Amino acid sequence: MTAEELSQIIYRKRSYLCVGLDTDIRKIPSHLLSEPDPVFAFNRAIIDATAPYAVAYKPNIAFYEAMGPRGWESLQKTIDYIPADCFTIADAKRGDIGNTSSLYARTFFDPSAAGLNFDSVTVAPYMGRDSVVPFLEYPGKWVILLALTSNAGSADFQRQPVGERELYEVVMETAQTWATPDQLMFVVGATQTEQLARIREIAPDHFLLVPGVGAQGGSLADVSRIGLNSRGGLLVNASRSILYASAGSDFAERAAAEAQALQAEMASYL
Ligand SMILES: O=c1ccn([C@@H]2O[C@H](COP(=O)(O)O)[C@@H](O)[C@H]2O)c(=O)[nH]1
Repeated sequence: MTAEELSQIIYRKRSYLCVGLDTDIRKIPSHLLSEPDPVFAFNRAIIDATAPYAVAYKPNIAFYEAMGPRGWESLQKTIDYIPADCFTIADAKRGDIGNTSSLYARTFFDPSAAGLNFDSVTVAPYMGRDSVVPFLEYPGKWVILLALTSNAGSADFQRQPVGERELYEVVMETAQTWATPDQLMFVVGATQTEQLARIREIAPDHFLLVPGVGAQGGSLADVSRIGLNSRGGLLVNASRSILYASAGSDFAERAAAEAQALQAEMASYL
């Protein structure tokens, strides 16, 4: 999906909501456990319920890998089920020497390899340019680079001074010499709104993937006020607050209500 297409979808749906598919078999409603593939049955119901309000879906790969081959099968079925007008993110946080990164890129971007055809993958920048470039070699696919993450531990390295700047600033500036804003997004936590104005100075045109509203307590109002740009430029993720809004048979209705509330608030900022 191109940046232009993503932007059009954002304005058409009046939403920049990304639904995080962090599907934990231990948390899904018990009546689904008798399904042949409970994780896919849950995801299908969540996607059906939230698709009117969402522009993106983000399966976190850890939740599928933890289930072994069954999890991979659920992931394949889920990614194939997501509507074509939604952007897809493999939240895998990969990155290794170039030779190995090229296999990670094949895994998520080449459907003839592992059966997956994601639009984007999250990548850790720590190993530098040659660990990221293999992901950029797929036309139409995106790298979403970790910049300033939502967790407390982001202070340990990302906020450390490097000369006049902080490490996350160096990451964002340097990565822009590797790729255009049509191939590269940055992860910025919704809990990091104090740094968001600075982030928008460094990367005014890039899309930002912003996890951390909902269960982590980030403010959608603050993120939107500072982070929106002329093409939308935000994908705000919520996972647990939508997926597990109810543990009962009304889980899909409650998920839809949570997603709709976020979308309505987003529409008021666009
Ligand atoms: O900085 C980051 C980067 C990634 N995440 C991921 O986003 C979701 C958030 O889930 P919630 O349930 O909405 O808190 C999850 O997959 C994280 O691994 C993040 O939270 N922060």
